[in-house]
Amino acid sequence: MAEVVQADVVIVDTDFFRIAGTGVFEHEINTFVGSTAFVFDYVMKTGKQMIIDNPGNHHLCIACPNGGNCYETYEISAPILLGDNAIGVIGLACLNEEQKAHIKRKQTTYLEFLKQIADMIAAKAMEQEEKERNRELNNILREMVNQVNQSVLVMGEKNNILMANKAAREQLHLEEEDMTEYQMQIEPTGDVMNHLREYLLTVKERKYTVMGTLYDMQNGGDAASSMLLFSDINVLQNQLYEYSQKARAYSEDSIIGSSAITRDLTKSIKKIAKANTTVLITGESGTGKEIVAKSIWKSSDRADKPFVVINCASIPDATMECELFGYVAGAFPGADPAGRMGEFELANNGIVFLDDIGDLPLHLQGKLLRVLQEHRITRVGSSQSISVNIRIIAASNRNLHEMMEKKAFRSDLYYRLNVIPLHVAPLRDRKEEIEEFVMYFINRYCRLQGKKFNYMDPEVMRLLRRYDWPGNVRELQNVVEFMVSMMEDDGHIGCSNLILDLWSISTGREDKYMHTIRELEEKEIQKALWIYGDSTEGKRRIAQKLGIGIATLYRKLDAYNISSVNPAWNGEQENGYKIRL
Ligand SMILES: Nc1ncnc2c1ncn2[C@@H]1O[C@H](COP(=O)(O)OP(=O)(O)OP(=O)(O)O)[C@@H](O)[C@H]1O
Repeated sequence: MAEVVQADVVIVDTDFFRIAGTGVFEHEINTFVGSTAFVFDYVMKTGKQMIIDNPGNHHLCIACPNGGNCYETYEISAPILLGDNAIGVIGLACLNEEQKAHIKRKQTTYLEFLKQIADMIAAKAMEQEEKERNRELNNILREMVNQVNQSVLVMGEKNNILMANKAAREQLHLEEEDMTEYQMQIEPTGDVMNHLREYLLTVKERKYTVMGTLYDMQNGGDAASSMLLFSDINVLQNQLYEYSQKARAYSEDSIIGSSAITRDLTKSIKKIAKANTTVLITGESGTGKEIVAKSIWKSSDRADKPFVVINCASIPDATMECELFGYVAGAFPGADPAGRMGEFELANNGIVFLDDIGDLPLHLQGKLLRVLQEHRITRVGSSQSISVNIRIIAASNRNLHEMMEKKAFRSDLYYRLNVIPLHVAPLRDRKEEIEEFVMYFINRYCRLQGKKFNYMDPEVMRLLRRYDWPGNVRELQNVVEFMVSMMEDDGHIGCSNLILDLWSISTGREDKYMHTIRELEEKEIQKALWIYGDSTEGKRRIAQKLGIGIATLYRKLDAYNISSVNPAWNGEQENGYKIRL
């Protein structure tokens, strides 16, 4: 520029450091010139161009130490403006009369020229600032991306990896050092589920199925062409499974019962748990088939993997295929546009418990058979089949043999399921377990309802044992839940706490368990003594509880020859059970 204009050029920044200079100013680059830069200061503050015809004698030069003795003969300067702010000043300085005459002659042209150069510098500065800001943003972004759990891949135009965060590197087994040399192929499989698209990633001849979102970054500048946010399909399946399990209701999972039948069953469970084969559990409704299936899962090698329960009787035929196999976005009109993962996929690597398998529609029986044979499923609306690693445990309270004869159940599926048959006996065939169950459920419901159990009339247990329990353990559980709900604060359970139905069924036909009023009275007094004690205060409370006066109570104690608490009440009674926690 200096050569073109035949004068020296100088540039200062806002701190009055000379950042560029030619001729005599060249040796003073990067030095502070604030003590003599009065004109530049003025230009910087006003944002206006300035022509100084008489340097040293101009009124701006009065305070300058070189005032009256300036070596410059002529000077024009222009602000370098970034928006409204001056970020520096550029000036042309003449050092002799010849230069002065030359510049003066084309003053307007040089002023315009200076302005354009100032604009150019400003544009460059802006660009630089932008780049620095971008670099900073990039660093922050990189830092953030490394912190997130989701995998992030940034790809270049030639499918080269520009960046992969820690999660992505771990998932795709990439080394950080040489990662950028890898080529990555990203192919959509066409399936969209749970708002995510499925992709097949190929890197270093390894293939990964992932679900995620691919963003086009063509306009993002630099070399980045796309960014993929993804999760490995197995990780996603686990997350969705965990999520769906949170909503599942409370369920007890240890097997109670010490009868020979149940002991044999638990032995068989231990034996077959580790095998990877299909199990078919038969037994009446409410006998505990689901608890058996859970117990197999807990003792199996898949204990830390999903256990997904599908009740074939409770899912409508029309939606069952979608429930089991999932569906992709756009699979059918009216479907959730996000698509949804099915239970078989959620259970991947774990166990699927197909309860009430007899209710599985025929067309799905064929598809289930395929899952068992090929270990592959096809999502509804998808054109690809995907591999799943699941163990199936099925259960039925229906007679599958009869169903096969009537062609309502496929025999090939039956034999495929029935590799290990287990039978859960009805409660009436293991009545010796009733007391155990009663105590177990009393404990459970007292805990749940925040109550304290104290005592149960022996008659109650006798009735429970005599009943046939068509609804099996589930029915018994409900009866006990009701008894605990009806229990008063004194923690006493009597026949009045029983569900009426049970009471009438058990007592309607016999009078074997009838008592005389006298017997009942004596028993109630014995019981009350045991509950409240035989102190004076205890007796006062007994009289109150039995609804008699204290004198009457003493008279009756005398009549029945009862003087204190009978320790025998703590054990089994002659005709029934005494239960205490
Ligand atoms: N041996 C057992 N130990 C503890 N609880 C049990 C036992 N058997 C059954 N139960 C309880 O009884 C209830 C019914 O059991 P479960 O649901 O396993 O029966 P099921 O045979 O699968 O019934 P369905 O055929 O109607 O599905 C459950 O709440 C379960 O916790």
